[in-house]
Amino acid sequence: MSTAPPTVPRPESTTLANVIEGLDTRPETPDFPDQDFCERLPKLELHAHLTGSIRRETLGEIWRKRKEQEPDFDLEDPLVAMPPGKVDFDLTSFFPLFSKYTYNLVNSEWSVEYATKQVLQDFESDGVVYLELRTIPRAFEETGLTKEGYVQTILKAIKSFNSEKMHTRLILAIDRQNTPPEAMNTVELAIKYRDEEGLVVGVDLCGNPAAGDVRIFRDAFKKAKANGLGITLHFAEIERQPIKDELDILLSFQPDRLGHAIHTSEKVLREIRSRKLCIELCLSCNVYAKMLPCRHDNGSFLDHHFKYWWRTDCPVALGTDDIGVFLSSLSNEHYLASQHFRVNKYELWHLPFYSIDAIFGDHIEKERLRSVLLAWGKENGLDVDDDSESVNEIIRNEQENGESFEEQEHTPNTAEEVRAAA
Ligand SMILES: CNc1ncnc2c1ncn2[C@@H]1O[C@H](COP(=O)(O)O)[C@@H](O)[C@H]1O
Repeated sequence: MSTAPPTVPRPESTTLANVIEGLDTRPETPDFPDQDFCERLPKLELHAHLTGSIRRETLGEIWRKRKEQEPDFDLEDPLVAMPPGKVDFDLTSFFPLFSKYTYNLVNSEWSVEYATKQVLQDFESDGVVYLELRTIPRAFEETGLTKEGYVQTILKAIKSFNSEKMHTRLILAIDRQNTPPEAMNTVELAIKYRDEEGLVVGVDLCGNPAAGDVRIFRDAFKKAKANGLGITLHFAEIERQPIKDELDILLSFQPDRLGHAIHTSEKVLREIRSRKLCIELCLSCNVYAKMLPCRHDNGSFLDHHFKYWWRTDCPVALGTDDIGVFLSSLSNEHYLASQHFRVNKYELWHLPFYSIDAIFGDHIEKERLRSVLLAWGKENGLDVDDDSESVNEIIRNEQENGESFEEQEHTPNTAEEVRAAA
């Protein structure tokens, strides 16, 4: 069982390319988590889209119920639109799944509430202790559900779920294809329901990254900031953003967190690091939707920029994005990170612990999460304490205290080292 903080030296590189270049050769030892460890680890889910998190079976149940009530209802069976096990939806096939399919099915008070409860249940069963679910408020003319009614329905489901283990908050998202008044309306709804219930905590910008001109949302985000809402933005999801200075403009909205952050420049990386912004990373989504630049592994997990961010001072929040589409739970995302990037047990525990300050929930919630994670870490034999150093700072401190890799007892692990030792 791991008790020591990380001792293997890691590059202090400032460039994404540098880090991706060098593949890790850390040995397989009991310090590395198995799936059970990842399931039991208390996790924070900060990047999950509500309707993208609905199980295909649940969509099937809603579809069958609709069919019973309206035999002429001609929407395709969900298991045809999204065959079991299929995860390779790229960005061109991914967004129409929602506009052409999900929104024709999950469009009434009943279906929104039913689906939300299933989503909450699944996250709780996966060991999530804090969930920030995000959704674009949507009006459905065919059922008379208004945007405000949609938000109220989700809040009702969250309140009735009322889990002791998992606390849930809501982020209202602006779609990149919204108009400025629509965006402003979303921010106003967020302010109203933050004030009334305290359950809405922030705003997001999401939707097809190839569409829209983000400059039109300046006022909406200004208002969100002025009213103390948390701001998270989908950021640099594609290489060629629709307008030239999109990333600089998005950073001028003063976000607290960024989602994905894939196709950045050196200048933008430096800016994000100097602000120590929290980066929400979704490994399976980025791989299956083919969003990564291909370096070593043809755009597969080893090419993921997790490798860069988790060694910086920026908190990294692993997220599922759309578990209904990419079929990877949050515990599986932690397992994948540990498997592909040799993240040991202590370091994996440290990811949610170090992200606590980046949640949009209040101080009481942060304190609760700190005690949950500290207690769990101790119970599981990890050498944890209540500081909030980044992994980068831990390494720096170890080096300053003379605990460098060279001074540690080093077990030979490469074939060359084994030969040299013999
Ligand atoms: C690569 N991942 C992503 N990038 C950008 N936007 C995404 C997304 N995944 C989901 N959405 C946005 O969230 C909506 C579904 O959830 P809600 O109906 O709002 O709950 C999608 O329509 C899309 O606009």
